[in-house]
Amino acid sequence: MTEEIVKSALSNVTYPGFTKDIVTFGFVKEISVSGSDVSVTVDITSSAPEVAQQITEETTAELKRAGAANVTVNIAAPKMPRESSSKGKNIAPQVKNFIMVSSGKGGVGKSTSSVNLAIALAMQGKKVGLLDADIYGPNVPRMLGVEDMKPEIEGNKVLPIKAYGIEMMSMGSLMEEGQSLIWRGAMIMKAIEQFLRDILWSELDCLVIDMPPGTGDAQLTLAQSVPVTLGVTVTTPQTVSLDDSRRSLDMFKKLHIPIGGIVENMSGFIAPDTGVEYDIFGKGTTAPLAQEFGTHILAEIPIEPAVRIGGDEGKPVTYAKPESETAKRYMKAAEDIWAQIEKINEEGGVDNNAIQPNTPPGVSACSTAAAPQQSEQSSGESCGTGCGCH
Ligand SMILES: Nc1ncnc2c1ncn2[C@@H]1O[C@H](COP(=O)(O)OP(=O)(O)OP(=O)(O)O)[C@@H](O)[C@H]1O
Repeated sequence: MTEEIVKSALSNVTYPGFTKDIVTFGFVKEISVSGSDVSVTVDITSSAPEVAQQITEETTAELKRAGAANVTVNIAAPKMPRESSSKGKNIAPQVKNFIMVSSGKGGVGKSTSSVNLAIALAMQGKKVGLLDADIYGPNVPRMLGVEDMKPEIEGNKVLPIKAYGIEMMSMGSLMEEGQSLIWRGAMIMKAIEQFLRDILWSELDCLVIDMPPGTGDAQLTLAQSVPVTLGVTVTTPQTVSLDDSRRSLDMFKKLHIPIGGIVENMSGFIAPDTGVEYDIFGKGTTAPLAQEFGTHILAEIPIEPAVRIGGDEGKPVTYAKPESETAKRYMKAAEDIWAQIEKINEEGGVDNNAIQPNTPPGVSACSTAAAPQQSEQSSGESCGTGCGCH
């Protein structure tokens, strides 16, 4: 046996849930060969015992097939994520943590960031779901290369689609391509609830939720339906974008959602030929905004053609080009996000009780409640909306 033979045998061991092998991922840390005895150390990112077991079994089998007599596999794995300690209403109890990714306006790279953060978290060993709640422009299926895939139905529930080690569901996967939907507020609220209740998500460490741009019914419904562990805002560096992002951060505050930080996207441009970084929309302009809300910048993501190409071709940059600057920055942001989630759960978790609607079940809140009409009240007539406030 030689180190080369060992490496070649290990390159047949696929990392569970992914298509790449443990050598390509860089997980093989030590190889020692003594005659026909082989010992290897594999440093994995998952804390799940079944992942360690599968890698041990496949590594042993491949090395024996290559001629090793005795095989020792040492697995180094992170500790298990702690249980969520969040309280309040949760209509998707099999999900431990929820990460709401929002932006003040469209086109700033919210879906790109949601996809890459979800994949980065999965590459770091978490069981991750990605909900594309951007019902107006559901781009996530294309970004994951599964735009032609229709989900399987089980009973009256829908199975999420699997790609790049994560589970995903999107309105784009449920309707015909190119179709547009015209949504009323009540329909948006129903859709968000169904995404959480009627999709057969596995037991997930976290669900990353790509929200529609802005602050509206979808955000409020999500926050009332599940305890959102962390909010992430995506912005571009221009002042006009920052103004909108302030609203997004203010929404987190109003909904009692801990602010995890800001992704400053399209922050400078890295020329693909020279690697030189140029300032296009500005760069580093987000820091004062972060400070204002007591948070920090999770990542400055440059404009990189590989990001756009990755999105269009369904090969997210974090997975397809892990050596790129953008991939490294998303990986670092994911580590930061996870450290914050662990800390939040250590300190008692989040609670969405304070933001529950105060109208009786089945009755929608009424915008005229603040100014009830005297005549209606005295005559006992309602405003006709069935709101319960009059
Ligand atoms: N850092 C980047 N470098 C190059 N292209 C990028 C970058 N970030 C995003 N893009 C591209 O910009 C376009 C818009 O990004 P994306 O769809 O993620 O924005 P969004 O905020 O989710 O938009 P919307 O909410 O309107 O759907 C996509 O084509 C995407 O590939």
